[in-house]
Formats: sequence, structure tokens, C-alpha cells
Amino acid sequence: MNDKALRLGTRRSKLAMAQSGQVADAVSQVTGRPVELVEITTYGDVSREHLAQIGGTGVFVTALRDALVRGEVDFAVHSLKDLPTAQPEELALAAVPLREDPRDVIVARDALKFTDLPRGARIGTGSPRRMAQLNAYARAHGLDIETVAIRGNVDTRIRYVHDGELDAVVLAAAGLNRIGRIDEVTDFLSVDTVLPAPGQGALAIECTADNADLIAALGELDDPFTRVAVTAERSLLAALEAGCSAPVGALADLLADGQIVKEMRLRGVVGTTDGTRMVQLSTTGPVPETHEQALALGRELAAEMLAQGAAGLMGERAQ
Ligand SMILES: NCc1[nH]cc(CCC(=O)O)c1CC(=O)O
Repeated sequence: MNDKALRLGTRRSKLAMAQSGQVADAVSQVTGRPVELVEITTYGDVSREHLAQIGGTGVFVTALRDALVRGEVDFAVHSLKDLPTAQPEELALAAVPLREDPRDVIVARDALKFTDLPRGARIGTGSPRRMAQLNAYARAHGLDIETVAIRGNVDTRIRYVHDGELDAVVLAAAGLNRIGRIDEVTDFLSVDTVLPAPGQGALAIECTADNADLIAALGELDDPFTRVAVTAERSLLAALEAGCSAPVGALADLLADGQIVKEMRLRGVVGTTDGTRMVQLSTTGPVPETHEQALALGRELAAEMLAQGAAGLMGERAQ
């Protein structure tokens, strides 16, 4: 038996270390091999520039992928929502584990809920998707909020609220869960209010495409439904030709009748960051049984969204 340590390439951020550590334990369990974390610094970690300005899609991912291709590490864990939609040929998406809570959340001062924020409240987020949907909701419900562009890691963002610079920030529940700060949440946003980013809450475990043994071993951590759902969500994103910094939300979920899964629903939204113009559509159909069917579902919904003018709403970037 092979008991040589597997090398897991990871970013150094608290979130990356937390999710890599959790996956390392699971991989150790299924392979019976020790897993050693190898820290890799990415351009996104050192850059002070705004994410959108340095190219948006995948800045955090590239350095890890380079290390895989060079053979410096055996596998890597990414937040699936940060993965570019194009899968490089030399790499395999070996596992998509069971997704955690996909929702966005608010961390606000004084334990405030989103809808209880006072007039003129300032809400920080670096995401045009979150801005668009929060502003659209505010317009529709007579809330007076100002979305403020911020960046930085999860700790930095929460500090804006504790320091009194902002009334609230928007974050992903999954990230807070993974770093053990879910108690900071003052409001879980319904996905009817803010549709999450495609793939939000899910992880991607990648290794090189030629490593059949490792692909098979990591495959034990795969959750087939999560994979189908995120495949449809990311296919929608790709068909809209939108990068990770575009204002696109997507979520696939199962519609069940008691214990019996009946259908899958895919919802998508695109909007201008000021929330004045939105295209939001959903489609429901049989649960896809193949990768190709999942891709087709995303493409079909994207085509309907484009027919309703979605392309005209995506030119924007956060400032
Ligand atoms: N944009 C950064 C990012 N990438 C992944 C997560 C954690 C959530 C996830 O894995 O989906 C976060 C933080 C956030 O959006 O609050």
C-alpha cells in the first residue's frame, strides 16, 4: 500500500486554510494516506488592486493550477464560485463535495436585519451581483441603502462593521461557517432576495487529468447532486459569457415531494449594480442524469435570459 503523503496546494488565507484542512482530513480518511498542506501565494493575495481591475476571473486559482501542472502538489481545493467556467484539459475536477449553505448573509451593527437597516445605511460588498440584487430589493421595498464597494478577506470585511465604518457587510454563509465565524451573522438572506453566485457554498477538488488513481480516490468525496447543480449554474454563467465579477446569480435546487425528488429548478439573475434593471428567470425540469444534460439546462436558461436583454446589463464592473 502507498502511504506516501499527498501534497495539497493551498492559499494561505484563513478561509483557504480552513477548507483545505477540512478536505485534507476527508482525503486522508478515504485514501489512508497522510495529507500535507503546501502553501502557495497567489497574485490575488498580494495585490492591492481591485479584483475586477486585475482581471477578475480566477486570480486566486491560477497559481494553484500552475503548481498542479508543474507537479509541485498533487491536488488542490478551490471555492467553486471562484473557478473560471472553462476547465483546462490537463486538470480534472475530481470531486465536488456536498455543498454547504449557499446563501449570502448580512453581518450588521446592533444585530440588525437587512430590512431593518435605517435610512442611508451603508452596506459593503465587492460583488456587483450582491449590489444589484440588494439595490433592486431596496427599490422595490422602499428601503434607502447605499452599497459601498469594498474588498479584503472575510476578517477585514467584518472589521468594517465592528469599527463603525459601515452599517453592514454581505458575505457568504459557507465561508463564515468554514472559518468558525457563523455567529457573526445577523441575517440570512433568502435566495429569493439575493440569488447566490454560481457554485457558492461548494468546493472543487482538482488534480491532474493523467492521475487516474488519485481521481478515483478523490471521487469518493464527490456528491453527485451538488455536481449536477453547480454544473448547470456554471453553464448558465458561461453561456452568458460572464466572468466571476459579473452581476450574475444562479442556483439549482431539487424540488421534492416528501422524500421523492421530483425535479430540479434552476434560477438565474442578471442586473445592473444600481438595481434598476434586472432579468430574473427560472426553469424546472427532470433532474439531469448526465453532465451534458446539466450543461444544456444552464445554456437553455441563459438563452432565455439573453432574449430578455441580459447581455445589456452585464457591461458593468464594481467601482
Ligand atoms: N469571493 C470570495 C469568496 N470565495 C469563496 C467564499 C466563501 C464562500 C464559498 O465558498 O462559496 C468567499 C467569501 C465570500 O463570498 O463571502
